[in-house]
This record gives sequence, C-alpha cells and structure tokens, in this order.
Amino acid sequence: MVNRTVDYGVYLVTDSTPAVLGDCSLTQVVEAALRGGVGIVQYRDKNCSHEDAVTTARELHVLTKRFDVPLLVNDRVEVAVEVGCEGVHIGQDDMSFDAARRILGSEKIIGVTVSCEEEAIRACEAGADYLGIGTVFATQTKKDTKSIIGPSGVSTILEALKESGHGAVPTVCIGGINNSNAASVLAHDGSSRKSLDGLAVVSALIAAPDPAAAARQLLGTVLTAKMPQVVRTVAGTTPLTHNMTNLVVQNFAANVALAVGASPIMANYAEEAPDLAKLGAALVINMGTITPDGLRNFIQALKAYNDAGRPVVFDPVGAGATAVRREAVQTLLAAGHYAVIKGNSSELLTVHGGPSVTERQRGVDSTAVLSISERARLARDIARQHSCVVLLTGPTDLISDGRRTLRVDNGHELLGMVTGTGCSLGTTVSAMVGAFGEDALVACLAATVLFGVAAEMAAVRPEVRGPGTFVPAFIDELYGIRKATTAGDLQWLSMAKVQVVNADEK
Ligand SMILES: Cc1ncc(COP(=O)(O)OP(=O)(O)O)c(N)n1
Ligand SMILES: Cc1nc(C(=O)O)sc1CCOP(=O)(O)O
Repeated sequence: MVNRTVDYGVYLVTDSTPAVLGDCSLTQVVEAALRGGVGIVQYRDKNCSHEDAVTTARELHVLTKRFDVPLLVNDRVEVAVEVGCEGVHIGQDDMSFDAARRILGSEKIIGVTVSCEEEAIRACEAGADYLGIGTVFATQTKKDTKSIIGPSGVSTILEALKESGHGAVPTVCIGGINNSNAASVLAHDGSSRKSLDGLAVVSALIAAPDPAAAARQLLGTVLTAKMPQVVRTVAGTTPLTHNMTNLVVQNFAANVALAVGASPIMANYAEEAPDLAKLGAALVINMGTITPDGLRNFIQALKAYNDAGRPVVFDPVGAGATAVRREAVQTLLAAGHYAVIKGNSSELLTVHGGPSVTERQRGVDSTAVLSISERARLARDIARQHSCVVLLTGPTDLISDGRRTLRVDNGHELLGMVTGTGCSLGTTVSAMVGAFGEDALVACLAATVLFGVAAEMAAVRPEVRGPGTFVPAFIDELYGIRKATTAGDLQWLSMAKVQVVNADEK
C-alpha cells in the first residue's frame, strides 16, 4: 500500500487512437488536462510496441512529474517498471494483483477494475490501492466492456465496500462519463454510504476541444460534490476548534462553530495548546487584537500544533494596517506551518510581501482593487510559497492549494455589515479542516460555500430587515444546512457557485 496522497478527483486515462485523439499530440493534450487540474494520469495504449510504449510513457512521466501528479500504466507492468513511473492499473483479465505487487514492490500504486461487489471486496482484500468501478455507461472508447452497471451499480459496490470494512479504499468510476452526466453520477443519497473519490475519463478530456477547460469543469463538479461529505463529517465527529482570537468576535465565532456542529474553545493561553492538540483540535490564530503577550502565545501554540501534526488556520486580520501588525505577520509566518491562511486582498498582499503591494488598508477593511485573475494568482502564489491552502475572501472568494484554484460566488452583502463574520469563517474553516484533513482545499471550499449559501438563505427570510435580524437568521441557516445534509437533503448544494479558474490567465 502506497503512502503518498493521491488526488483521484479527475483521473485521466489516455487514448492515442485517431477516433479519440484525432490528429492532436498526446503530450500536449495531457499537459493541457494537467493544467486544468487532473490529479492522476494513466497511460493506456492497447496496440503499440513495447518500445513505443516506453518512449511515450517516458514523455508523459516528464510532464506528470512537473505537475507532481502520479503516472500509471494500463496493463503493461513491464513498461511501468522500465519507466519507473508510479504504478499500474490492471483489469480482471490481466496479470494477477499478487504478481503485479511482487514485480512492482510495495511503494507503487496498483489500481484494479471491478464491476461487482465480489470483485471489489476481493481486490481490497488483495491490497488494491484504489478501485476503478465500471462500466458506468456504454462508451465508444471501449467496446469490449462486460457489464454496464449504471450509477446504481456503482452505489451498490460502494455500499458493499463500506459494509465490508473497506470504506477507506479510494474509488473512481469509469465509462461514458462527461461534463453533462458527472454531477448526476456523483449525486447520491447523501446520508451514510461511501462516496466516490473521483471520476476517470478518456474521451471527455482527450477528445475535448479545450482539454484544460474540460478538466476544470469536471474538477469543479467533483469538488462541489464532495462538500456534503465535509459537512457530514463535522456533524458526525464534532471537531474541537481552538480559537486564539480577538476580543470582538469570541461569542459570535463560538455560536457559529456550534451551529455547524463543531465544539469551540476560546483559549488564548498557549500552555493549553499541547493538550488541546492531543485531543485532536484544530487551531485558529486570529491577530485581530494583537498584543506582545498574544504574539508570544500564538507562536508557542503554533509550535505545539505543528509538533502534534494538527492543523492551524492563520487569519492575519488587519495585517497591513500598522508596522506592528506587518512585523507580527512576518514573525508568525516564520514560526511554523499553517494548513490554511485566510484573509482579504489587503491582508494577503501583506502576507505575500512581494513588490506588488498596491493597496492601502484602513483598519481591517479590505480596499481591494485587484481583479479576479490577480486575486487568483495571489492566492495560488501564497499557497505555493507556504505549502498551504489559501482562502482569499471578498465578494468573490478565491481558494487555492497551489495546484487547484477555485472561485466561489456565494454570499450576501449583509455578511459585510456584521462584525465577526470573516473571523467566524476562520473558525468554521478550522472545524472543517480539523475533521476533513484528507483535502484541506475541499474543507475550505465547504466552509466558504456553506457560509455564502447560509447568508443568501438568511437574507431572503421575511423577518430579516437588516444586519441585526440577519445574525440570528444566518446562524439558524447554518444549523439548518447541517441538519438537512445529515438527513440526506442536499438542496442547498444547487445554490453553490463554484468554478475552477486558470490562475495563469492574465
Ligand atoms: C481507472 C480505470 N478503471 C478501469 C479501467 C479498465 O481497465 P481494464 O479492465 O484493464 O480494461 P482496459 O483498460 O485494459 O481496456 C481503467 N483502464 N482505468
Ligand atoms: C478504459 C475504460 N475502462 C472501462 C471499464 O468499464 O472498465 S470503460 C473505459 C473507457 C472509458 O472511456 P470514456 O471515458 O471515453 O467513456
């Protein structure tokens, strides 16, 4: 079983036949799909010679390594060995799993095709690193498919995996999946069964007129579909959120944490941090009312959480407003690692610290003048700089982990008329990242969309007449979405406005 974290969200399986690839270059198409956010690539060529397969796989491996994405080879274990790529995908009629594992060793990824519950459980028992479940829909790309199982067949297999204790084995499904049916394939009853980790596609990307755009669209659908899982995990595990936060928002942030199903503790004394981290908490460092003593406590707590391997969210409130705050930001950034850095444009320009600080800051209000593309690039660059997820808040929120960058267009202007909504979003992010550590980007996305949608729902309630009546309605809506999601009602998801963006776009 391999140790590395693999993003199975959008899984590209290649096809070099003219019917699918046309007269395009395979490497150019794969590169475009990687730019669009593909998280894993499988080189699949049923016809070419061993030598040609090794040559092409080597070219693809150069590319995938540049994007830090694993490359697998379909069926041809000897090609994978020669190229030294990250693994193979084998079907039921290919080399046996045990033989492949003996040849490849324990570090390589081996995925297995399954089309029924028995095959799925057998593959997991053998030690498969992930399962490719199919065939979902009939497809022109593979004519020799055995059984078309449809989304309900996928559900049956996922249920069986969960029941048999193999719920942790990642799964993708394959066969006829494209941007028109992806959402319905991923949609499920929303209560308890295991979710798919991603979608494997051939023609939806290889034959797409713009593979990068097609990959971005698929990725957006996959990430949106994962949000209920985050909300449910928080509701089901009641994660502890440890807030070292400012004086203004403590009560509100604690109420928001309770509404989303987390357990808040507001504790500014760092000596408590090691115990809270051991209890599985996630920490929020919010420097809204910074003091010398507060700064010392932040640094000590940050180290305790880093030592315990628990996530820390940094909310550099008012970062650029004074020399004291600018220095505190640099001190805190140098003191340890953050899972998430959250702030408005002005704050994050200070965090970035580059020459492009074009904004002025009044108090803690953002006076952002950056375009959406500039903000996307800023979020992406900071995420790379600090190996973390960045949440750049504003009328349009931008979220990036350095590879995938998203925009969220949910929210309501009333959120900006109440003190503490931004800080309590930091608290919510900590709860979600604490509970759903497997993908901090998805956790941040869920928190941001949940906030935005709850605000939109609250704002149209008949009793809401302004900021004062908005606050209780907003907390009620957060609570209502949590309750609905755990009961399997995902209507709120249709309000999500999530798009994957190209952070390189000028
Ligand atoms: C991710 C993924 N799932 C299933 C398959 C199908 O593999 P297989 O059964 O070996 O069929 P062929 O690809 O060899 O036709 C796959 N390739 N990838
Ligand atoms: C490679 C492959 N395996 C399948 C299976 O069911 O095991 S279906 C398939 C082809 C999928 O191509 P497209 O995304 O273009 O439909």
